[in-house]
Amino acid sequence: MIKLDLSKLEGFLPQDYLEQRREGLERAADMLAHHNGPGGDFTGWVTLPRDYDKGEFARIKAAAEKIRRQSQVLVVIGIGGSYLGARAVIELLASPNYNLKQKDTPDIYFAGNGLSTDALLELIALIGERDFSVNVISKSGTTTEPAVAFRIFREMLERKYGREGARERIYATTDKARGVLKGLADEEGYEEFVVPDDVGGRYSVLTAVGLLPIAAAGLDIDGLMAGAQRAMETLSAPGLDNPAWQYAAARNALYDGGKKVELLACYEPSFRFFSEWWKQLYGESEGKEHKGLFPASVEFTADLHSMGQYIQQGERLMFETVVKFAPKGEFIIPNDPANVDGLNFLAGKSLAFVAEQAMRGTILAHVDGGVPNILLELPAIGEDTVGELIYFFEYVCGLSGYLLQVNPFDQPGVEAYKKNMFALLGKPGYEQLRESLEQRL
Ligand SMILES: O=P(O)(O)OC[C@H]1O[C@](O)(CO)[C@@H](O)[C@@H]1O
Repeated sequence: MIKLDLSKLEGFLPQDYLEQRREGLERAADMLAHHNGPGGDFTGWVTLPRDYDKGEFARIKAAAEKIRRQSQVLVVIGIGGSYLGARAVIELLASPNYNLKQKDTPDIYFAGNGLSTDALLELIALIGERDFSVNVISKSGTTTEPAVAFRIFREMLERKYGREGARERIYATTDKARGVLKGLADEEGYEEFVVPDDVGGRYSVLTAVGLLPIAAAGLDIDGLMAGAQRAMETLSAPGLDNPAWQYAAARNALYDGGKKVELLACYEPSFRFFSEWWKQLYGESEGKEHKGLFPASVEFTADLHSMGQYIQQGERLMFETVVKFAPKGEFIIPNDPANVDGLNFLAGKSLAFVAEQAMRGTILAHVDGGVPNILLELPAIGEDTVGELIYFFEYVCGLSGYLLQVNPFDQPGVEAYKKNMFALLGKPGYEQLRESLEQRL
């Protein structure tokens, strides 16, 4: 289980900050449990690790198996919550170098998460002549970036395999009833997976949205769900000793005390995309009504040699949440009889020991510099641990949004850029807006 260490908040928060938030936390947990708070229609994720659709889960495994049989490459098309969870888990569990490894599972490339021509052309070249399948993921089915990418890759598949053959290689994950993608999938007869109505994009990694690509990468999705279920059972128990309550209260109190940025730090390079997933989760959930912690991330120790300066001595507007995993293996630093580099004081010690001291030293340095620190300690990276961490962050996010008195399950602010983009692209219905925007540009 995740071990939460709040000892390095001492001196930064009033003694009774947790007690002060007891009622708010009770209300928040109650709203999550009964799905009756703001955005309650989108809290299906709360019990998802137990109540997920077992029939679809079996179909996900079968589809992953078929993808592995048929294709050397899987192109996963999606953006935001329809992309980040799968990438986060694949990189964390199977490595950011997954595609470079010798394996009997397909290379996995992510597309439709931007509008870069260069990236698209590079991806097409990387696929080359290899057999590929596509998993297009969009809850709304109308998001521009994945829709454009899907048009391109669908056309490529149809050219290569014919319309029938393409049908055998396209997997559509979308709403069960609505949207353009749903219509297209029905019409073409693609295999379909559902983003449940009551699960928003950024909370959807443990649905087919994340699970199909994760399973295609050969990872154990049963283990992932088991870890999440364990977290669900532990965190649903109300009380101030609940680590999710404690973490949510601490970040809320730090925010109220003037810390406006939460910096998620980890010593594992494979955690990079997990941080990206976390940033969307918290950014879209809390950042509204001119409120909310700004979620940022750093990779240590690398970023101690770039962002470390700012963290130590820049504006005092942040606190850190450090995620620490136990190492999976061991590496012992060798002895050098000549000791030319003067490093023999480390000989015989493990690299993990060095990393541990770097972390301990950094936490104290940052605390001394005015950056409160929260430590989350986890066992070695594995499906079970990652499932647990996903659920932990989701649950804390729900509690935090309610403590902040916002709806943690909507994202109205994202529409502003979309409207402008549609107008500038000449989408029918946006003529007037287009005129006024063009005048300002
Ligand atoms: O799955 P969809 O509907 O394409 O949405 C993708 C992403 O776009 C947003 O709706 C807005 O950026 C996110 O919340 C979501 O994760």
